[in-house]
Amino acid sequence: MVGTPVTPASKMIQRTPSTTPGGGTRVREEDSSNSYGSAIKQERTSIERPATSYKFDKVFDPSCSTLKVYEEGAKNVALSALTGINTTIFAYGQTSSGKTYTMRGITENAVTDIFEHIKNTQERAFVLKVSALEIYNESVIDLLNRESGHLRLLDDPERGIIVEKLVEEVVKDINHLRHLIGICEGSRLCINSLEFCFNFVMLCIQE
Ligand SMILES: Nc1ncnc2c1ncn2[C@@H]1O[C@H](COP(=O)(O)OP(=O)(O)OP(=O)(O)O)[C@@H](O)[C@H]1O
Repeated sequence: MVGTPVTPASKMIQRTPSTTPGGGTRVREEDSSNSYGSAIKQERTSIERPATSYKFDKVFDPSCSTLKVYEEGAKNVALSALTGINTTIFAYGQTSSGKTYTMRGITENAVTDIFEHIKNTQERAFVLKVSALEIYNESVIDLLNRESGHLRLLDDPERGIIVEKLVEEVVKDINHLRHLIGICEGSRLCINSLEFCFNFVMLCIQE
């Protein structure tokens, strides 16, 4: 059919929306013509999901320093451990989005502030303990004691979920803690799993 004007494909698509079980709209596209004008029918489906909105406490733009992220997003969380509240700081995001970089800065700042607080609170005694583990290929590894192999998760009636035989090292001072973090960095199996090391550094502070 050389010379026959070809109707643009976009004009030949008929969309037939219908609701899917997930709440999205399934669009059935019927292309009643290929580029030669024959009557071959093509059928394609795609899922159009409804727009979802999320609420964030804070959003930092790409030019924001790690210090600012720490000060405004993590400092209070880190320091609340000193008042007996269990806290967690972790990074989640796609590959190369800056999790490791950010967690390094947050850890360094948190460690400095925690020791500063201890120094300025002479009327209380603190015991600082650190453990670090890596979860890699569904195995739990003790980063302060690689020789212990794959550790088991147990359900302790008093403490809840615990990691059996996970080493808890009592921290003497800030340099000792930095030294321990260095050991953890060197022990990890996965070069990209540094964030696990930092994410799971547990600071146990007791009066
Ligand atoms: N705020 C930042 N300023 C400058 N460089 C950064 C910043 N954040 C990340 N980078 C750089 O971007 C690269 C990727 O960052 P990073 O390794 O922290 O990402 P990731 O999310 O931990 O990646 P993966 O998921 O692969 O472990 C690194 O080279 C890091 O130095």
